[in-house]
Amino acid sequence: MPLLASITAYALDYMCMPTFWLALIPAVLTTVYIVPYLLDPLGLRTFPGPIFAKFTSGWLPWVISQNRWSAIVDSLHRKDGIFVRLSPNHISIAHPVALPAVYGHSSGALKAPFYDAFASFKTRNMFNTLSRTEHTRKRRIESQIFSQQSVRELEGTARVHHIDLVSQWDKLYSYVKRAESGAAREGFNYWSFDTIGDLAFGDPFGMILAAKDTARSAKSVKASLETFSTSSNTEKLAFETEELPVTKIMGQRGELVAMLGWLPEYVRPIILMMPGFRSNLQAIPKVAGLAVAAVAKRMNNPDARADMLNRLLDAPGAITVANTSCATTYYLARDQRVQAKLQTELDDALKAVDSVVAPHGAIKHLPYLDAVVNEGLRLHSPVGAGLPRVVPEGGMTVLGHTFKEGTWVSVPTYHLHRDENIWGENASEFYPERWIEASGDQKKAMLDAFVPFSIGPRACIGRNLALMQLHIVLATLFHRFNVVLESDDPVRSQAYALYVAGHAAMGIEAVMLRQKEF
Ligand code: HEM
Repeated sequence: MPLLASITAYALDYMCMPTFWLALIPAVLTTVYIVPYLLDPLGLRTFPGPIFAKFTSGWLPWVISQNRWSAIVDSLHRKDGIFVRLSPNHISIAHPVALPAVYGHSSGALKAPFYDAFASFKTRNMFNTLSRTEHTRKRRIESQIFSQQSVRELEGTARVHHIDLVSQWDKLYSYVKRAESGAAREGFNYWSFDTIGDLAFGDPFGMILAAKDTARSAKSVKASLETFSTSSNTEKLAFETEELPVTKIMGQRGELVAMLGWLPEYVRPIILMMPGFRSNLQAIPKVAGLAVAAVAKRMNNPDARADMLNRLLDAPGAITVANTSCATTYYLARDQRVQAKLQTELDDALKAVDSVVAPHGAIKHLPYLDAVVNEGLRLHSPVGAGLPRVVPEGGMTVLGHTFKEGTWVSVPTYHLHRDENIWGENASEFYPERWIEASGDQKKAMLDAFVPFSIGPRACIGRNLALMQLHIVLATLFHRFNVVLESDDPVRSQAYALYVAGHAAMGIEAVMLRQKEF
């Protein structure tokens, strides 16, 4: 007994010395990082990749925090080939044949826990649920809403926001002559959010007309949800709301969750307590508050349109459509030849149409407009990063490599969309003609690698709506306006090209509007 007591006393004394704690650091690092690397339970050690990525899942979030996710993964594939290790358990596979294997209907791979970071509530939505059963149930209900037929019927609702957008651009042209910094980009955001707000909740946020990034959000999501559960059907819902800069907040939230998703669950709360992230953390419930306030407003209005889209509380739709329209406008501004060619096609198709907004029926099959939309989605896919899936029981074999159950795999859209082997030497150029000139095998190879909406059971359900919106907004605006870059300076153009490569916000503030001569 005295021996045990003296050992304990000695150990306690030793633990009080700084040398003990210093000695502990390598021991912890070895246990947490080196041992799993050496044991290599998933058999990934031979795959190339950045050294830190092989040891820690913190490397990818760090890259994302620098806003260089897609561009870095692209450059790694260019250097190391088809397979690149992005974290201890995650392999990126840059080849079109991996698409059906990873995302296809018969793949068996489920969404990775990366999507947990997108869940604002305990109940998951169609986008962030990992469960196949829950997803199939939700998707079956909602696929009806997004069918080609239903989307056609929404054109009238969406039209009013196109008119608002045009009237704002008209104002920009006549009063300001030059768009103020950011005005054109914000215009796309406001238009897209107003349209989705109207389609989803029967009420636009009113951002285009206010020319302001603003919407009402429930101040406390918890308190407002309690109001929902305690109110009778006939009672008006009332709770405190506040004005919020919603597009800014959505941007912050997107960046944060994309970064957190790659980290183990236990690390996320620690990161969120760090000073640089605390303000982003506050953004998460605010987005939920926005949806809550919009639904309450809708429920308080018994005359609201009887649509079903209010199920899509967390749809990632508005921001993606705004990004793509904005990016395509930038490319068209940069290349006046392409813009003029598009305008010739539009002028011809719309000459007998007496409407400010291009009717979808008149423009949906225009070959050059189609090619422009595709080219915008190719070069600036709003979802360009590889979406992670977990290899199911029994493993997965891609191009001769078998991955064990539990490995995370993804296919980087950004890289596939710029691969010279598929798109030719001018892969990084905005060249809509490629969609018209390619034939036979070449066209098939392009279509096999073109996945802006992903494929398989988790592919974008809003694809038809997004394509309709993109066609209408581009046809309407380019039939009415010429858009040019403020500066032809090659150094500045280069800077914008880099922005695109980094998937950062576009440098669209450099666009100014000149009204087209009719
Ligand atoms: C240019 C516009 C758009 C692009 C490029 C796009 C792209 C995508 C992609 C790549 C996915 C797969 C995400 C993943 O696997 O993690 C997705 C899913 C989804 N998108 Fe879109 N999207 C667009 C517009 C829209 C719109 C307008 C809506 C609805 C209003 C929408 C609603 C959804 C939903 C609900 C999902 C989840 C589907 C599921 O898991 O079954 N998207 N989108």
